[in-house]
Amino acid sequence: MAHPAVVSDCKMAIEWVKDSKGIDQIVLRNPRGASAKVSLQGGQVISWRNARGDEYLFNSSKVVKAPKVNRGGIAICFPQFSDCGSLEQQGFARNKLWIVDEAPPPLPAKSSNGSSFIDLLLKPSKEDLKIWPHSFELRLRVCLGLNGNLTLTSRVRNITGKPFRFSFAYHSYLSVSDISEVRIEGLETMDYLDNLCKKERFTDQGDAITFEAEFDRLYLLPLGPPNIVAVLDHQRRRTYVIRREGLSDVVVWNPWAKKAKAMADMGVDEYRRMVCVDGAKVANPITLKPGEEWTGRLEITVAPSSFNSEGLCF
Ligand SMILES: O=P(O)(O)OC[C@H]1O[C@@H](O)[C@H](O)[C@@H](O)[C@@H]1O
Repeated sequence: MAHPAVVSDCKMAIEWVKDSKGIDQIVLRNPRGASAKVSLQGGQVISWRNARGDEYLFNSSKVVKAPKVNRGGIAICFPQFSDCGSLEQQGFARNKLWIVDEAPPPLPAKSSNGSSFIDLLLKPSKEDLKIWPHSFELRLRVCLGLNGNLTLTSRVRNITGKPFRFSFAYHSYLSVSDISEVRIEGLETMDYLDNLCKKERFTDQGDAITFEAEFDRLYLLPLGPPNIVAVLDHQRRRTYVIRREGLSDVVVWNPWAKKAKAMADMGVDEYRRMVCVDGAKVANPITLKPGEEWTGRLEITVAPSSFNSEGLCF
């Protein structure tokens, strides 16, 4: 069933389904057979597949009870990132039920051109306002492009009479063949805060990031082009190319064996099949005056692993 809020190319299909907990999910498809699935629970992108049906996002096999969302996909962290504040871990947005945005304010054409997309909206409930007393509108457009690329555009608007401050992240669990086979390029020589060393600041000296132990860093990047990070998975012949706008930080995380074992929602050895690379705005949170709006955009494309990331001009 097509929803009135969805404007899509006639060759592209949009389908509504329900998950095992009865929560609505929206499946976006492009004419070549790629798909993306978005849940109203948390506004979370829970699946993103190419035309052959290969899944690009990791999802844990351990299912958790609503309103908590399953570990995996791409979750929206708002208004707090991780444990950097007094709110619940990663903020409350990812554990709330969103609605479809029937009439979103217009976005530039590049946010939807030739694509299939859905607009979601989160407004604070009375309970949310008790723990975070700021009225906001958080809009999310999830867009599946003709080439199968996935673009997430978030907008936060201050609709109170006072300024407020928030952090934001797209907590993105990418599916990989084996974490030991993964290389991340585009963060060389950048400064980072190491969450495993009390958020101490270091400068990356290495060539590219590889993994052989727990990894939890917040990379601080200058805002502005090229804003590209590449995640290379040689074994699976796949390169994720991540582009960001308005998101100056990149979080790279893998819990490794010991921490993963202590997580109730992570299957045995599943840490090997994921890496989180989050486009984020955390180190310098955003302050919005009354009536102001902030936009953060994340685009992920997937290229064959023979792809030479040098061509990306980091
Ligand atoms: O378990 P969550 O809330 O999904 O977060 C997992 C991890 O997410 C990462 O982005 C953080 O840097 C980590 O510190 C955190 O542990």
